Amino acid sequence: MTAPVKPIDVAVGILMKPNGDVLLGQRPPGKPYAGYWEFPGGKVDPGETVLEALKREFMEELGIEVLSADEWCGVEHVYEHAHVRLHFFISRDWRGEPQSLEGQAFAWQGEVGVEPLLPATIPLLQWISRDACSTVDA
Ligand SMILES: Nc1nc2c([nH]c(=O)n2[C@H]2C[C@H](O)[C@@H](COP(=O)(O)OP(=O)(O)OP(=O)(O)O)O2)c(=O)[nH]1
Repeated sequence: MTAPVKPIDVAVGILMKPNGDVLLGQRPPGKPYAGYWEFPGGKVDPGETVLEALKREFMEELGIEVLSADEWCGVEHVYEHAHVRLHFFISRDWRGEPQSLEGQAFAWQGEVGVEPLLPATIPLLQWISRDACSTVDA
């Protein structure tokens, strides 16, 4: 019998400009799903809160200081490489301009037109446009 696998916590940030544009990044070579687009973020390290991980990842990947962020939707997804629990945050409050510190491409998008997107991130696009963590009508 195989033991149930504990999901890996991942902090993910949606930087949102006043006009609604959001920042996406492209996964660099060498990572699972290289070339797929995602919202910036990464795994939570031991001893770190999810918000601390978010701030660390934004600084490491993009040189952006996230000043505040609100925890928003959560999604669990089982990939062939990992079982992840994604904690999405929305931030409208940051300092700095994004820089490609890990060689990745990034893009501000109004209507998200980049593809492919990571499978677990696809529903988020509708959730952002509806401002609700579900596509099911109430
Ligand atoms: N950052 C991010 N990760 C996502 C999104 N959607 C999604 O399924 N994921 C998954 C892909 C990965 O399995 C996991 C993130 O892990 P990662 O490997 O990118 O994290 P990391 O930057 O800490 O990587 P590393 O230190 O292990 O190289 O979450 C998303 O929108 N943004």
